[in-house]
Amino acid sequence: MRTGIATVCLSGTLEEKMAACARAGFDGIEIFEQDLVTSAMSPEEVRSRAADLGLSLDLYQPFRDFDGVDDEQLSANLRRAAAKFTLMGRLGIDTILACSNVATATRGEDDILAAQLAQLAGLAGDHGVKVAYEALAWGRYVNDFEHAHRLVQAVDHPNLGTCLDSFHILSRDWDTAPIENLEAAKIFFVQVADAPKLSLDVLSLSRHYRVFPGEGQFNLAKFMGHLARTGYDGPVSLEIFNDVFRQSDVTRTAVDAMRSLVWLQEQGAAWLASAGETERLPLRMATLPRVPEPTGFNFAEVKAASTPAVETLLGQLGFTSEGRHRTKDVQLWTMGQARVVINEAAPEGAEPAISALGFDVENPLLASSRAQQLLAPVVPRKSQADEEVFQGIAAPDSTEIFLCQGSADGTAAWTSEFGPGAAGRGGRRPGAVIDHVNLAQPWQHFDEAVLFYTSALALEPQPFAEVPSPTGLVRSQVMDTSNRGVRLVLNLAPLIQQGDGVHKSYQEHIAFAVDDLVATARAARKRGLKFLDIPENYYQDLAARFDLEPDFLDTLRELNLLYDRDADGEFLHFYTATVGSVFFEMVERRGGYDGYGAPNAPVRHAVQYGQRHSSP
Ligand SMILES: O=C(O)c1ccc(O)c(O)c1
Ligand SMILES: [Mg+2]
Repeated sequence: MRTGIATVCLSGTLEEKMAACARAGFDGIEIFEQDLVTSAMSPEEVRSRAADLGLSLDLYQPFRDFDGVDDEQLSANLRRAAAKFTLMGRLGIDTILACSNVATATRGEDDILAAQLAQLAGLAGDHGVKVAYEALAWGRYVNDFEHAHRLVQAVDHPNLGTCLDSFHILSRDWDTAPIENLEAAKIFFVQVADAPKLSLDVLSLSRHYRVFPGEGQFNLAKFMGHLARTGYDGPVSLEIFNDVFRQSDVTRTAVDAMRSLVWLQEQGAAWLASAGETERLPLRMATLPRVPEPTGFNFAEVKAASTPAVETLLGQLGFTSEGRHRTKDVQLWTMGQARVVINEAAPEGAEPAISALGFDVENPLLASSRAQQLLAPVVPRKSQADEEVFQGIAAPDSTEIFLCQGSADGTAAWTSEFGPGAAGRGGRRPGAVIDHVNLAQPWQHFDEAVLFYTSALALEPQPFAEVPSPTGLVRSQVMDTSNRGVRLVLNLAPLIQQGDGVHKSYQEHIAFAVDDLVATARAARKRGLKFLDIPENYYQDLAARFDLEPDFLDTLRELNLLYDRDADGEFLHFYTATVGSVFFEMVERRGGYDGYGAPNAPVRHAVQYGQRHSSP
């Protein structure tokens, strides 16, 4: 499949955008008019720059508000078109995108629209270029792809075809199956975009919230399947208008973009296979090594220059020190099946932070190969000849993800590299497991992280939530596996105003599940654990919301426990104080409770905020 991207997706100058697209491996690009108009490069320079970079210039866009106008406006529009067709000759671009009129159209009859488009096609023919007519979802008279295609067929001119853009179809919840009825030879160009489900008018959604495929909620696998079935084999190009991408690092965004097209091809091919398609279709969508979802967390790692504070917290929670690694500056702590590695190889002064996660997978080498084909950066980890070699990749927030060999009994072979007694520990003995890990995502990388964990690690994004905090709503995105062996919660790291400056408050946590939270909390308190102090108002509210036994409520209050209940079960949990940017959570899931105590998140945020602001 020929991959493409519109320059409007990226930040920076046209030169920077072109270089980033080439580096990320795109076949071609769409030149967005604004990028050319504001560029210091002449059209000829753009053309030769693209040739040097090995990028084809596949589309010039957009040409606006041509159709459905009165006669006077039509001549002006044709004059404007002629100028653009001449420019395309200088750029060496053979196709221009004309979007359906959103502003100046006064005449919506199909025969008038077709007659005007016929004139445009004739003029394009004279210049040796083609016009791809696109129905914008908010077009005045033409706003659906089938209508645009009917007009193109009515005109029946070799220089007029349509441009399909997944956004304009899926943002309106239309079925994509009728795409199969389109004539492939009349599809001149295809744009793909994803978007979250927001109740917003389509224009605002389109201009600000489009995201790369896999980062939103559109069914693009199905779109690609139907598209492939038409016989289309031209470029599939990303056209993402997004306020965040347009101010983030261009190189990085281009890689995120390319990852989305690698993933999209696999999804499209998988959709076709599941729909029973056996024919080899012209749109050749590349596949990837298929890997099953991870079965669980193998370990979590906290890195710090000075580790006593973390050791103290773990000890108070009931973890046992399993000694130090034979050759590395790391310690292993376990509680039941939960393993926490404390990595001391941190730069001087580095505060404790979550640095790595290990996922149990069926085949680490295959999983790593898949991740690398999805452009995940590899992280090297030194190991001696007789030590387990970890396959590591870097997540967008630079958390290191290690793909570990899972085992049926929950043990990990690498633990034998630690002090005596560690081997065999941390197996499936009663005690604890890592329930979930909550990672704060920098605002520029949130969508990228969703795609990364979806595509490279087979986690499923759940609908995102917004949690009230003292500094605004915190976007919270659960990503998990179907058996809930791995649960990751991505939170948008809030920006905190402190004094004159704004800085990011990074608080991330590892949560462990135990069978008896009350007993765990009592034992931890005996060992001197400082709990996150929950205000009395919270317990009054709990009593109002749930009809709890007074004794049980007293126990919750006494131990600073939080509580939630839904139709499936109950949830008890507590938090430790924060060291560096890390804190820990202990949870008990009763019955089929599958959530994370979301109603309690605001009180946690508020108490942590209060602590930050009262500490010197
Ligand atoms: O929002 C727009 O104006 C616009 C322009 C060009 C496109 O291809 C498109 O899908 C939208
Ligand atoms: Mg478009």
